[in-house]
Amino acid sequence: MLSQSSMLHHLHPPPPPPSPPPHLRTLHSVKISHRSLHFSPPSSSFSHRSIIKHISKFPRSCFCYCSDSSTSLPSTNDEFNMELGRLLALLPEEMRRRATEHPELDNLIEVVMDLGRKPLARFPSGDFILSDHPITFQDLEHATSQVGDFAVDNRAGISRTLHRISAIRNRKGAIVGLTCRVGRAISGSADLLRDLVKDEASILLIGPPGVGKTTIIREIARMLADDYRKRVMIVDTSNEIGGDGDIPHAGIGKARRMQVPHTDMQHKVLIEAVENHMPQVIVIDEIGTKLEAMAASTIAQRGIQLVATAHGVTIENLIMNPSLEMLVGGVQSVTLGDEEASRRGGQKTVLERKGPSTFTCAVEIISKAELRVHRSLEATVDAVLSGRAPRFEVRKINTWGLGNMLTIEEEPSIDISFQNHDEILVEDFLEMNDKLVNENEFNSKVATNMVESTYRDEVAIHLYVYGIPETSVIQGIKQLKADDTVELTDNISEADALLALQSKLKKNPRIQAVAKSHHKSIYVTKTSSLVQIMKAIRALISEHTDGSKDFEGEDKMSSSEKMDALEEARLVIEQVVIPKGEPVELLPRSFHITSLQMDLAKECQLQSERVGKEPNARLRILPLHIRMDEGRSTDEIIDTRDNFDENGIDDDMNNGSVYSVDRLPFLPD
Ligand SMILES: Nc1ncnc2c1ncn2[C@@H]1O[C@H](COP(=O)(O)OP(=O)(O)OP(=O)(O)O)[C@@H](O)[C@H]1O
Repeated sequence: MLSQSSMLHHLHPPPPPPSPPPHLRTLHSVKISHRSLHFSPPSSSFSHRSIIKHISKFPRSCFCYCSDSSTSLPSTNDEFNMELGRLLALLPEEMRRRATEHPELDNLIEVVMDLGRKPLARFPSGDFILSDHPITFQDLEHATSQVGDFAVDNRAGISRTLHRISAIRNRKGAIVGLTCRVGRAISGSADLLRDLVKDEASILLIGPPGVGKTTIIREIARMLADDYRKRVMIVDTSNEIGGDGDIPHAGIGKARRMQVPHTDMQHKVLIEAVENHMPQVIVIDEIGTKLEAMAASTIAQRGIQLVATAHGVTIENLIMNPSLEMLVGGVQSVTLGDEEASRRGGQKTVLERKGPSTFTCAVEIISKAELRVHRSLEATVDAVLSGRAPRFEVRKINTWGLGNMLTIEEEPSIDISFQNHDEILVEDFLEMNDKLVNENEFNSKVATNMVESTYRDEVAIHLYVYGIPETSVIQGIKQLKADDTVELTDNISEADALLALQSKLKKNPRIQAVAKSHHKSIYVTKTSSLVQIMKAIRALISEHTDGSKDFEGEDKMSSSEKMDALEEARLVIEQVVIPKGEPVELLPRSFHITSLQMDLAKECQLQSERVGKEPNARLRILPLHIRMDEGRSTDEIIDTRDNFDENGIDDDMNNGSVYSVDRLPFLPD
């Protein structure tokens, strides 16, 4: 960070001294002079809000930094409040007042101003209307006159701040909308990744827009330059990492920054950075095109530590993105030999990673407080391509906030164990979970859990995910706009339902047992594809909404019916079909239940078919030597497994409605 005294800059001509507002006048320690604003009030009575409110009214030329080292606040807060004031200065008076009065002002994310519409402030808790008067051309002009030039990417900044102003234009090029993003340098925001950064790993950060990628990457650049004394070069495509203006923001520490004249030239600047400035580390925000991915890969081959971001939710998204797949090593389709194909159940082609990945590890940013760390990106890609769940660590912070000290905790043991290690027992996991809550009531984790459970009361369904990357499920929930209806939980005992990968679940009788004893509904998918996950979530919501009144009772009933049906099938298979080689028809059951019985037969390498019509539809299990339709007219056969698509959906049924997702067959031990 720059020293505070060096940050005091005087601008000419000096503005008339603004008179402090009454609430600041009462604080004897606030000193306002022609050239600078000094404040050193006692921390207990200090109000950031009142300072920001006042500062945002100052003429632009009056901005300065507090040079009084005796200030009782951390300098980062003072600096941030000054910078936030400069963003709020873009707004008309009424909007500014409403924004500064908002209780979450410190966490303001963006201000949105669209011509003819009411302006909005975006906070973590949601949108807030800043004025009842629609935005006019004058409002937009007032704002744009105070920012730098808009580049071809329609982004501009405010000099020496980290804010990003993005414009929306009409067909003639006039600005008709603005998104004013608040940028912050948050010290400690990359501490969860310090070990990787220190180990000189090349890191790819993936996350959806606004999740905090730039904030983390900026702090990584500072950490590498200041704490680990590396020669760091930032290729700053939209001046978002180092801020607007030619002198970079203090938030990047000693890291150097190269501006990019045109977004199309990012890849050229990347190569130039390596050839001209001898960097040990290159930091780059938003790799988005094939050319940029190629440049990044060239740099990695030259042994330079690379830290970069890309849009996406999961690594799977990058694998599927033809422009960016190179970052993860590329994907190729390989044709198998006959022997290998039959070993893999007849599959003729498989997808494989083409070569080494550009990055050593990857981090999926789930939220500002939670990261998924894939220590070996290559292992993750290999796992995804072969349909296995990848290994990752979940890293969370307990509390977060602007410039506050962050309490950081790693809890790989819990999440890793449950997502990836079948050998860790469900009971162990439940015990661990309970222990965490009981262990220490002063532990901030308890506070986090309490907050979580407050939220939980508001959502309808709590879902426990097993064997499927949670990030994909979160993406599915988001795409279905079901954030308010479905929430993931780490605690199986408080879940309403389980969503699991079939292959994983079948290998884990313990989790089946736990689910059974807790009377949980289980939704099973055959792969982790988004399509299947979304089908499962739809089915979950549909069933839960329809049956929520008597959910528990119904569930218990259907659970015992399932058990009976499966027990019946098991006895028939063990005592008649296999030893005597005779086909047997089971009792009439619902479509759902016969699906479970079918699965059981399949587990025993036996074929089965549905016969009869509702309400007499039933399953017929065949011994090995009898073909499926032998001895009966085809009309009699209602459906067989072959009539189902790869999701287990009955092609003829309800256009794949709630039955599109297999329910768990409770296999006998
Ligand atoms: N740890 C944090 N605590 C509080 N606010 C944060 C934190 N991290 C980021 N923010 C705020 O969230 C907003 C979005 O952050 P940022 O610009 O880093 O996201 P991003 O993922 O890079 O977004 P985009 O992809 O749109 O560029 C900003 O207002 C930023 O100041």
